[in-house]
Amino acid sequence: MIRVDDVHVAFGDVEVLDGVDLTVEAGEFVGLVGPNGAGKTTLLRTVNGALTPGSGEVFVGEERIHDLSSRAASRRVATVPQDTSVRFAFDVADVVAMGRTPHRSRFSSHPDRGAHVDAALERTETTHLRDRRVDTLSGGERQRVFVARALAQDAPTLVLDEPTASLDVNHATQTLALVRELADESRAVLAAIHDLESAARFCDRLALVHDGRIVDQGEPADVLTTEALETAFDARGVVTTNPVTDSPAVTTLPSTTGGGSRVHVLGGGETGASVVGSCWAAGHQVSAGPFSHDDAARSVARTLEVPVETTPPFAAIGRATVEAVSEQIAAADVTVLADPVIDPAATVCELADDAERLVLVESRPLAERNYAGERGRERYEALRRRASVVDADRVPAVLDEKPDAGKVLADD
Ligand SMILES: Nc1ncnc2c1ncn2[C@@H]1O[C@H](COP(=O)(O)OP(=O)(O)OP(=O)(O)O)[C@@H](O)[C@H]1O
Repeated sequence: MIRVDDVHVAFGDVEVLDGVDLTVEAGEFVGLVGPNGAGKTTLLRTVNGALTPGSGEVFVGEERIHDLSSRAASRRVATVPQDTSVRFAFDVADVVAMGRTPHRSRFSSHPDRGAHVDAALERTETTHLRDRRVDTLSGGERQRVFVARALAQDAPTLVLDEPTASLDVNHATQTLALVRELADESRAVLAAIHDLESAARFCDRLALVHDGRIVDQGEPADVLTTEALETAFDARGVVTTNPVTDSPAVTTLPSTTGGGSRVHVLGGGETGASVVGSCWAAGHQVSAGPFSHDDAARSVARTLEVPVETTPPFAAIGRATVEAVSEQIAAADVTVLADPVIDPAATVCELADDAERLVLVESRPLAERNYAGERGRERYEALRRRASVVDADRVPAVLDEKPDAGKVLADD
């Protein structure tokens, strides 16, 4: 078990940890996430005893880590450092055997290359590297060897600083799955992990570090939010749920110089969903609907926390919904009618009629559309004459242009 109580660490005048409290129970895998320079490495180095805090205490099990000799501390905490570069020419098996040093008699001069070392090599899939010189390995191979060394150390507490930073996608997953197993075998595990999705998938809890403080901690889905991306990482993005792992999926977007228009998206389905998503990603202020409950566009709008009007299944669009959408359209700079699949003479067309500036997206030929007789056709074509007709992927750019500059008439 690790317990960090009100820890402060400063380098010179600069306070790098500012009152950190954190507990990791035996059997628990806690991920430290946060932007560069937040203080994650400093916290891990305080937990393993390498750094002494200016104030506050760190307990590992029942003991204060800073009261222990380095040998005794190493029997309790094994570390996988961030920097695994080596300036020595040992064989891999010798490096892993160094993990046994705190358990060896002081008088033994031979490295212990016994069962612990073999098991550690096997679990980290590095047995085939055992006779290679460690300074000839790739960064990823070396990182796995350092995990093996920590494993050979057989300590009840494990501290890892970016254990997957150099690993390919397969080895990163295998390594985190192994760390998860080590926690399940009753170790207390604390790891700094930059890959937020992996951290969320494998850790029991996340602690979000920002400016030397733990600003949030808890279950991954509660800590990883769109708001956390913004406040801690200064990143634009969205957190959804990965349908395969059922854990948070994080999409971050580059900051944008465009955007800023107010846009209402009418017409749902895949096209509406893509227009809602791309306008949002481009930095426009989006509202959307009316969409039915099971519409893909509604689901995207809700994920992005975009205001969306919803109609109940198999029901006509109610009066209150029409009024709400009319208000959104009146407030919008541009209304996008995305691939209307419903009868264009109906309410959606009437709503589009009121738009000051209208953009139409048509992903299917007009001939395949369902018109409500001749009147419907006329009505839709009247809308079309005053609209810009563009491909779905051009909509965000057209919104940045002056009215009419993006007018591209379809050729059908
Ligand atoms: N020995 C040191 N002397 C002076 N400043 C230091 C020292 N070690 C770390 N710092 C500073 O402390 C702050 C926290 O560093 P730390 O390495 O703990 O951050 P981190 O969250 O692990 O970052 P990263 O994600 O980039 O690895 C940084 O501003 C860093 O420059």
